[in-house]
Amino acid sequence: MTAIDVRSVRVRRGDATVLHDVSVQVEPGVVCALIGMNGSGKTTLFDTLADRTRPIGGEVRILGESPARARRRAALGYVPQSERIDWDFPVSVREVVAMGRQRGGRWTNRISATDRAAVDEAIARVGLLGLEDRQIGQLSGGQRKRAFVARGLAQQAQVLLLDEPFAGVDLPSEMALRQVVGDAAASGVTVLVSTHDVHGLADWCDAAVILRAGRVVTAGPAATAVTPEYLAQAFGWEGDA
Ligand SMILES: Nc1ncnc2c1ncn2[C@@H]1O[C@H](COP(=O)(O)OP(=O)(O)OP(=O)(O)O)[C@@H](O)[C@H]1O
Repeated sequence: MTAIDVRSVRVRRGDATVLHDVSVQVEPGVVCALIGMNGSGKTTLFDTLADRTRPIGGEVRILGESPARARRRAALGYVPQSERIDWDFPVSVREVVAMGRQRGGRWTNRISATDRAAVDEAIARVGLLGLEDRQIGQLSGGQRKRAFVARGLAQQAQVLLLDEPFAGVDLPSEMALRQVVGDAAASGVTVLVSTHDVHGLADWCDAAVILRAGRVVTAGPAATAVTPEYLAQAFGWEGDA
């Protein structure tokens, strides 16, 4: 079954249509890059997949289900862009990651031994051991991203959506995140990652979707989709990825 199946989707924001007839298919266990300039519609596509925005046309299926159902059963983990997160919120790293164990929208301070083990394992996998009790805002940009990725891991989501996880992060965090993404995919998790950084993309992505002004320029295996010609169409310059 296709993990992410978007067919002819149209989405409006305010008065404007910002996704036009977008179709994207991602198979299970695949790491797919979502590439495009600012304003090309990447976040809107994530919001649509995560049931935060309803399309006005077309169809979206996550593992064969509606986004609402996938969200209810926690099949989908979403790491938003840093700008959308309130870093002053008084929660620790451990509490952020433990949110991944929430089910059905209910929040409880009671956490089972299984939950605790999943939280500890996720924190270890992203390399944040020793920082569990830090307030989330007192981490570096890369560590913050890792904490939110750990939330998705603790959730044991089958589909992970990462919006610009590498933006503004240092090299160790970027490498740690790539490793985590690769490991997750190897265990069958499907990962959709938006990025501006197209250099060396084929080293860590299996597939890519390139958006321009709310339309798909190309989609397919990274080796055939990430070409200088398509990048030139998307960004208006000759890429050399
Ligand atoms: N709430 C809103 N009301 C009206 N227009 C919006 C709204 N949110 C986004 N847009 C518009 O929708 C388009 C797509 O925005 P979106 O945030 O999805 O792009 P993006 O590719 O994620 O960009 P970035 O890389 O800057 O995050 C843009 O033209 C943006 O101005």
